[in-house]
Amino acid sequence: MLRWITAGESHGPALVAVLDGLPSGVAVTTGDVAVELARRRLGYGRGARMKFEQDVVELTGGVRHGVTMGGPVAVRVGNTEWPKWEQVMSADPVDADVLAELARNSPLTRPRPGHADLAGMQKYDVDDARPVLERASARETASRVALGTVARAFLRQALGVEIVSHVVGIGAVTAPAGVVPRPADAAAVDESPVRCLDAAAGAAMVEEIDRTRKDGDTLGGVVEVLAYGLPPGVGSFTHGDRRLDARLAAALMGIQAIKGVEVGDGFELARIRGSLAHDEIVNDGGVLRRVSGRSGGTEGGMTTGEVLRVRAAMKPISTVPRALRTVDTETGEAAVAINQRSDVCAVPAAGVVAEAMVALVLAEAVLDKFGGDSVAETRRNADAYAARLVERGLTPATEPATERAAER
Ligand SMILES: Cc1cc2nc3c(=O)[nH]c(=O)nc-3n(C[C@H](O)[C@H](O)[C@H](O)COP(=O)(O)O)c2cc1C
Ligand SMILES: C=C(O[C@@H]1CC(C(=O)O)=C[C@@H](OP(=O)(O)O)[C@H]1O)C(=O)O
Repeated sequence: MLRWITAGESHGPALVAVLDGLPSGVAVTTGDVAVELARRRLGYGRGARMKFEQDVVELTGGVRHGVTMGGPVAVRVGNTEWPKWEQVMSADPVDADVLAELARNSPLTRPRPGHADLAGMQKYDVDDARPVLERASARETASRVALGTVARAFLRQALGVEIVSHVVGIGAVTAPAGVVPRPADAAAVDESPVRCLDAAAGAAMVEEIDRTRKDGDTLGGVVEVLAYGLPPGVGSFTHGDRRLDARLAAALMGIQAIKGVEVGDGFELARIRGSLAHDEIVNDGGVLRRVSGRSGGTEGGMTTGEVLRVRAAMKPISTVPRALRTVDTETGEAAVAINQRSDVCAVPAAGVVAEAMVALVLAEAVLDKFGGDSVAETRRNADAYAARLVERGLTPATEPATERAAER
């Protein structure tokens, strides 16, 4: 069983995260995690905070000399801005006179429509939105990306799986259909300021972000995540909560501001006939291949061996500079919502977070299927399964994503 948990607040000293159940022998370093965290901070449209704040990564458990040992992997992502927040966010009581002097500690009583503020104040019995927004904030996604780095190292080393994402829409600007990155395109995607593979669409997205910022407004968009190199049969049809598509959807919907998930052509499939919607199977020289990839690489809650493809739709950032109407919860009077600095658009970053969530779900499902207390054992089990499929004349068309997969 693979499980994970995160803790920590947006302006706390650090985020912490634990990944339990990963086999031994996975090569991963602090540097690998730092690279992924740096990717998450990028993206045109993010606010000032991304420029001055740094993530300070430390692997505090489960890894020795760059290799996992089989115990829980623990990560700490320190926040260089902590000295400014030490009193406001202190775990221990702070003198009321000291707090009263701190502008930063003024109660936040003008909840933002679209953020967790109001429902959180109602639910947790607090008169200040601070304790709500601190944990609701997508700062928490740094800890998920840290764990996702470890999960994707396992997937790569056990099965040769590679995960890549790209932005397919920002506001009403969309990338052309059918432009899909392969693992070799990952660097090109990251070079785009909006993580869009199509240069013209990327430029239009940048313009749309600029226009929106000028208008004092915010944007959402759509990201697509692809996983190459998965064998068929990961996940299961036998129960709803074993279905890989359901698990992916839950993990992606669990990212702050994600409001919709599509597997493959998702909603489009609902609009067309079955003869056009399904991926026909052909025998291509002994390999069972699909002639299209509309299903997104899952059928019956299992991988088909084709490329996995899922999309997540992000709503616009809720801190809207052109402040939205709200009610001051202290006075009951009409007011404008809290509106300090904020991202205009965080869709490129959400793609990196979505990759991490897909990696965690896939690592969990791969371990369900193949088990293994060491990565070598998982690999042996996966190789034996692949060999058996060949023996049975059911060779899948899994695209080799890395040298490891190509070797087989
Ligand atoms: C990477 C990322 C960055 C975000 N940045 C901001 C931000 O700067 N300001 C903001 O109000 N919301 C931001 N959000 C969105 C809020 O976290 C989100 O609206 C809030 O948690 C409520 O979302 P929910 O209704 O999906 O729970 C960001 C989300 C993500 C994924
Ligand atoms: C700090 C991060 O994202 C934050 C997510 C966030 C939110 O409300 O979700 C609001 C912003 O923070 P603040 O309100 O303090 O300006 C973002 O900067 C991060 O991604 O590391």
